[in-house]
Amino acid sequence: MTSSPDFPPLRTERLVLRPLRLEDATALHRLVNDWEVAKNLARVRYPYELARAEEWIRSTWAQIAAGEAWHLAITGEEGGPEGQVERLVGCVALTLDTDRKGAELGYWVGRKFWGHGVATEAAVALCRWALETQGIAAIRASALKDNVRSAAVLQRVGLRPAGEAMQTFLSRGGPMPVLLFRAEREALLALAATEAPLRTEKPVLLVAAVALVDPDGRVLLARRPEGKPLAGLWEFPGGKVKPGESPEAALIRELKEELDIDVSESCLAPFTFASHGYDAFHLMMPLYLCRKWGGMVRPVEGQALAWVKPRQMGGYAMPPADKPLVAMLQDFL
Ligand SMILES: Nc1nc2c([nH]c(=O)n2[C@@H]2O[C@H](COP(=O)(O)OP(=O)(O)OP(=O)(O)O)[C@@H](O)[C@H]2O)c(=O)[nH]1
Repeated sequence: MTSSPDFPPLRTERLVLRPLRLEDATALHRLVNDWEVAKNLARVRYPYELARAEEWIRSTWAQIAAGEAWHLAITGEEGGPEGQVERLVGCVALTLDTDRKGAELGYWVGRKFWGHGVATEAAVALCRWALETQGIAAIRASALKDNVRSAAVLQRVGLRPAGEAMQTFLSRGGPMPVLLFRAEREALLALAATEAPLRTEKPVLLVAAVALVDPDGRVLLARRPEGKPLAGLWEFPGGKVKPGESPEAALIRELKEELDIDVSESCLAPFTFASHGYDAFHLMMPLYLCRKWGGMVRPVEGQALAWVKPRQMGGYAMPPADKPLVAMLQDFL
């Protein structure tokens, strides 16, 4: 092949993974011809000559075109006097086994880019792409026994220790002890699925709520009025914390507005909290306990109110976020 293959670049938060180009040879040579990098690589000779870089880049094109291996440049953008410029940071690779069922992961990152999670970010992206498009059943990798940094990367990617072996290292001129790592397709996909929701950009909504407890140990529930989301459900009095407001101040304000009672901060005891993902936002709701307030509770906004024994709360339909809170109140009160 005489030119770089047609492979749509894989984009991550900070990086672009794309086929290598002949123009990368100089930067690649500079980054790999560094003993601290080369000593950890099984298939790189040291010293590493510039001519080898070009030859190797061409060989990666043929492998991509044949669907046998994907050696991709890890690139990032750096601000310079002429605006953003692309920088070669390292390489990441997946090589299919001859039966095409499994694949071996490899990578290296230039020394000056260490310590920023580049290898993990790149390896996760390439593995996910391969699992989704190549139908491979397992991914494996190895790391020199004393390469703690690489072992940590592989574990973050989701590979698990799978024994030890001896492997020939061209850079060292002989066999070296390595740790083996491996993960099945299902385990890696399950990991990808649990991580996806964590990375969605849902806003976190801070709501302060309170369990007002009367002398008989009953807790006040208020019914969400018609027209509001989750209308008709019973909930703990409270509301959204406004920007610049403390949760306690928000609660004192809401209790005055909704129930016409006066509460002082010292009577609000932190009890527990709800952390719940709704479709449109993630609710973070501290729940306070309060046994002392001034004035008589009355439904200022026309909402239905009920004083309920914790054991009977099961009979009141409440928002999903409140379920664990009810269980904790039942234990505590
Ligand atoms: N107050 C309160 N809100 C709860 C509880 N459980 C729960 O999921 N929430 C959710 O937290 C959010 C509170 O918002 P809200 O609409 O009551 O707040 P607010 O009184 O400031 O409303 P507003 O915007 O109409 O003035 C709602 O999405 C509500 O569904 C609860 O026990 N008490």
